[in-house]
Amino acid sequence: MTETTRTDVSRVVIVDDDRAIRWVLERALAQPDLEVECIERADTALERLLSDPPQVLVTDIRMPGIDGLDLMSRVREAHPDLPVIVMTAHSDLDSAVASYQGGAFEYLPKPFDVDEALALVRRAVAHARERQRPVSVPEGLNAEIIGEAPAMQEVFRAIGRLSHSHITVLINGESGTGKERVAQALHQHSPRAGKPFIALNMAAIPRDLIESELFGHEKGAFTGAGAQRQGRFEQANGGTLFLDEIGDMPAETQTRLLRVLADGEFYRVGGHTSVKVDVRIIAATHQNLESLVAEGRFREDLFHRLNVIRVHLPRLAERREDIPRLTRHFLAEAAKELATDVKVLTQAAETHLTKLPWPGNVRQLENICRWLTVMASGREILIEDLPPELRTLGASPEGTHGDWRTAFRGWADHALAEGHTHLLEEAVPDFERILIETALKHTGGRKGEAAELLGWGRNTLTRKLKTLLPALADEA
Ligand SMILES: Nc1ncnc2c1ncn2[C@@H]1O[C@H](COP(=O)(O)OP(=O)(O)OP(=O)(O)O)[C@@H](O)[C@H]1O
Repeated sequence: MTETTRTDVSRVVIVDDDRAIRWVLERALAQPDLEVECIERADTALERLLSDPPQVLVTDIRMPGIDGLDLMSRVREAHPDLPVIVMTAHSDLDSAVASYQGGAFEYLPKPFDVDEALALVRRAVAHARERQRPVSVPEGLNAEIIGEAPAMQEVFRAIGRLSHSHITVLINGESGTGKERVAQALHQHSPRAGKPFIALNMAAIPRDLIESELFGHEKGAFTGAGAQRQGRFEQANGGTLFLDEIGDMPAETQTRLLRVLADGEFYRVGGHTSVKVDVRIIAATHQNLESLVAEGRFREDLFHRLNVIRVHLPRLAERREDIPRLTRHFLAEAAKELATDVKVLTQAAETHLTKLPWPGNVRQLENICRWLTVMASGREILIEDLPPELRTLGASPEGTHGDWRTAFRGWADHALAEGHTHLLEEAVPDFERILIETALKHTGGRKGEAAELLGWGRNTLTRKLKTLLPALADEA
């Protein structure tokens, strides 16, 4: 074909079994410098692509016969430099990453906007000669990340794009938005996948132990250092070190970290021989590091070292469209964990959940799903089954408290006036039941932790459950 050899016109082949998509793309790409050819079936497309490769291939994943990923790998065997844009409605991480591992140029989630599609094709044309490195397909995903919201698609795209690299990443997002999840996914889809992923939360360890946690210590380095101990840096050697809440890192540690990042080596606390390591750093914070830098609380040079690639995780309230899928996922997980049947949300309850403010983000939703799995009486979850503070939209927790002692006094007065006796027998079980239910809600149904919250031994809680809440007593 003469057109394909003309340098000013690039041929783009679109493969999709959906006529509407072909139509939309054909229109979007109707540009003087592009020539568009639409093909309905992947097997027809294969022959055509092998004999006459275009400049760019845009393909759907799910199609009858051979699918898009298959098509892509077969075409690329013959034409390894052909950039491919993979579209999919099943916009989950698996397919995104699978497409990158196959060597795709980009990933376009449906529904897309036409300008975005055009911009991608243009980039693919411009990068047609871009080098593609072969990578081995990673182990199966164990950090499934749910997210169809556009902001999450950006996150997946970043994971895909970074899957060949060892680059430092800084993840930003409120508590419970999934920062650690994303860090794990970045690790699993990196060349370091087979090596350790070590996480350390700066906010969770006492300040004076941070250095020894990170760098280890020699025997006798300080009181209590009875033996030599490896730090997280050594444990993570060859792999990834995830530093959560990096904004809470003490100033001295920041200085040391900076030196390690620059030199690739460090000394254990109390040690005199340097230890060499090869560690990829992924850092996360819910704080605004730029402001911390401006306030002099975070070293600017360290900030620039960490801030190479930035991934932002939106609040759950900014991706409400993901709430139904997340809820189903967490209900299924909770049922597995608690070895019980999976609860399902009624439409009304689902709609209600998508409208709540979710200050605790995905983690709060996950805990509620555990609570519902334990507490809801039927298989179907109604709005009435939700914990009281979630039943009314936008209700503030303060509004639901009141002064319970006053109410309780009123109850006692009233009961006595009505001639009740043995008030303790009546009140104490209710009192305990309410505390138990609330503690279980907070721990997502985990009894050991609930017992701790209540200040009971685990056996006491088991005994109390038998009499007060027999329905919950049997599970381990
Ligand atoms: N998109 C998602 N799909 C499935 N599970 C998720 C998703 N996001 C978060 N989770 C789950 O929600 C919980 C909280 O996520 P994670 O611990 O990664 O949050 P975080 O932002 O690191 O929180 P923190 O800053 O408080 O440490 C985890 O159990 C995680 O597995």
